[in-house]
This record gives sequence, C-alpha cells and structure tokens, in this order.
Amino acid sequence: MSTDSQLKELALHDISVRFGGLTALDNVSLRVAPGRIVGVIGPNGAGKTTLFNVICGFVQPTSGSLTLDGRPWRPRPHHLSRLGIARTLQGVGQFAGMTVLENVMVGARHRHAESEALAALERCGVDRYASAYPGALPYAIRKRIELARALVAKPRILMLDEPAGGLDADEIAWLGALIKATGTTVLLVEHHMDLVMSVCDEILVLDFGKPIALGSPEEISADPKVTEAYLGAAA
Ligand SMILES: Nc1ncnc2c1ncn2[C@@H]1O[C@H](COP(=O)(O)OP(=O)(O)OP(=O)(O)O)[C@@H](O)[C@H]1O
Repeated sequence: MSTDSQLKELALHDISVRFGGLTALDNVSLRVAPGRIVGVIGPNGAGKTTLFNVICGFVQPTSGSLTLDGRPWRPRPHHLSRLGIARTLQGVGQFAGMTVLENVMVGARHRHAESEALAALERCGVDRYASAYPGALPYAIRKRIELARALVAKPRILMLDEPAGGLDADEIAWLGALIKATGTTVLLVEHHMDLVMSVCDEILVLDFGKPIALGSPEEISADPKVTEAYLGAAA
C-alpha cells in the first residue's frame, strides 16, 4: 500500500487543445489529489481521451499548463513510468509474440521483474495464464492482463482508459473492487456509469471539450447540466 508521501498530485490548469478548427478541450482545470479516484466522463467526442493524451504527453496543449506536485510539468511519454504514472489502453494492445508473463514484465521497473509480474497477474486473478500467448485468450482475460501490466510497477498515478469496455457485469464488479483496493491515485475515463459512480471520489464531466460539472458522484448525478449533455447526445 502506498503512503501519502509517495503519491503525487497532478493538476491541469486551463488546458485547451485545438485540432485545426475543432476545440477538443476548452479551458479544462482539474486537480487529482493524492489517493483520490477521479473520474472523467462525457458523451462521445467530449475530449476524455484527449485529456489523457495531454497528461501522457502524446498531445501538446494549445494553451494552459500542468503541474506535478505543484511544480510546472511538461509530460513526455517516455518519462511517465519513471514518474510512477501508468496507463492502460482502451483496447488490449499486448505483444502477440510474447507470453502473458513477458508482456507484464515489460511494465516492471525492478530487478525482480518476473516475481513482480507474477504477483501482479495473481492480484488480477490471471496468473494461471502466465505462459500462454495473449492472442488466444478471451477479451476479459486480456483486459485483466492489461491491468496487471499497469499495476506491476506499483504506479503512484494509475490512468485507466475505459477499463470496463466489453466486460460483463461480474467482471465490472471485480474491476470496481480492484480499483478501490489499489490504494493509489486513479484517473478513470469510463462510459460505464455504475462503475464510475461506485468507485470515484470526484467526477469531471466534459461536453464538447468544456468542463460542465465537477463534484462528488451524488452532485454529478443530481446536476441537470449533466443529464442534458447525455440526453442531448442520445437524441
Ligand atoms: N488527433 C486528432 N486530430 C483531430 N481531431 C481529433 C484528434 N483527436 C481527437 N480529435 C477530435 O477531438 C474531439 C475529442 O475527441 P476525444 O477522442 O478526446 O473524445 P472522447 O471523449 O474520448 O470520445 P469517446 O468517448 O468516443 O472515446 C473529437 O471531436 C475528435 O474527433
């Protein structure tokens, strides 16, 4: 279990991202305090993945800034693991030519990579697949392997990009329990509302790149702007 002093505070300050004429993020500010589970939700195209990509350094903001532990920070993808930031991908992009264990060892940072990878697989309930090749395994198992790969380095900030996508109710319940048990800071982009509402301490709602609400699950579910954004998207 991480202690507070090991955790990092990540903050976005007035971040905007424009792709040509399209504003994908419009003055978004967010503080992800140590140990908190923060959700980012919004209809399709709201800017959730773009926000993740800004934090990972894949997309440069057009304006605004980021800080890590209060210091100005310019994210770079190859520095993330050194900083203790791990991210899962929307899909299950594992290396087909490597075993499950080898795939998870890619995420490890220490000398004891193999035992740490096995422990992460065990934590995710998939250690029995260690010597299998991921391509042959069911999707839900591969999602768990993806989580093990993110958890193996014991990240201080865990970024989960639609971890519930394609999972059934039992798998989602398991995932919710795992997220709560990590004891680390989590940033969660997810469409599955029950999961978001049950695990998050705080939720940011984006709509067409604009932050329209930020608050506890109770505040967000009672906010008419949020209902309107989702109904508008469904109409
Ligand atoms: N590299 C890019 N170039 C141009 N437009 C982009 C790029 N990346 C994202 N966009 C656009 O920015 C907007 C926000 O996209 P983004 O993928 O961040 O939304 P999202 O909330 O993650 O959507 P979804 O829920 O469907 O994954 C969309 O209109 C998208 O088409």
